[in-house]
Amino acid sequence: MSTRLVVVHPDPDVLAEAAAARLLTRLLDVQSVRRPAHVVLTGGTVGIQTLRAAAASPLRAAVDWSGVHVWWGDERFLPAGDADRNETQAREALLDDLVASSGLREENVHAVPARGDGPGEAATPEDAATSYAAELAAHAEEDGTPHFDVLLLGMGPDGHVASLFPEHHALEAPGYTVGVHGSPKPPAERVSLTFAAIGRAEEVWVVAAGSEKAEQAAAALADGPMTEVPAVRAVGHHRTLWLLDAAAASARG
Ligand SMILES: O=C(O)[C@H](O)[C@@H](O)[C@H](O)[C@H](O)COP(=O)(O)O
Repeated sequence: MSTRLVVVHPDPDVLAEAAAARLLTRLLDVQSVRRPAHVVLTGGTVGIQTLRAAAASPLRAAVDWSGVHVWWGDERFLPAGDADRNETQAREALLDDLVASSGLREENVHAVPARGDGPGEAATPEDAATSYAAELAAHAEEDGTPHFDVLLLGMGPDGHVASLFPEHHALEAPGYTVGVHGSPKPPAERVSLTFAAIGRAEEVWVVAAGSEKAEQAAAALADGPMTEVPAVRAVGHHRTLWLLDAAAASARG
């Protein structure tokens, strides 16, 4: 039985700091009982701000980064190194420093293949999704995905999480990854974990800030229709956390 908690912080900066501290502590807790730990990152404003806060936290030195694997819940299907890729922004915010000075292993940073024709790249979002699914399976402890200890998700003002948008065919995609076209949030082409993959995470954390998220956060927490507010399907199999700032929580009954 999955439990759900909602935690409200006063503003986006405190939210990001609190999410970062919670993330680092979660990794410490996991590493007390199990190795390796698998964390799934998100793109978006708060998602990246959380990584920057983790980079600046004294707590980061307590994590054994050599035993951490990093994944992404979604990726914008762009050339390698593009500033808009979630991977690029996560590397700049935290990962490159962890690799350089804290023992995170480059081979344990599992980026979604970039658009291109070079080694490890893909010509289409579907090809990238297929390759990413194979990478997940190669590190699976059970049934096709690693044991995701914590999976972070931002939420858009339309209630999307990862690259799973309202009324989009990807909402019901089979398997664990999906190529996305026609994203209403640029860029149009993306790669995403499916809700089947997201639901395999032990803990799912939805991190959202801003009044523009309030209506859909309230709708998701009221268990609204998934086609209209996909975030309602962002559920971990053990625990789901909604980490909000006061503005994003302002429409809750
Ligand atoms: O690739 C992306 O854009 C993200 O993965 C996306 O799911 C993001 O987390 C939300 O759109 C929230 O983004 P903001 O926090 O910037 O509103």
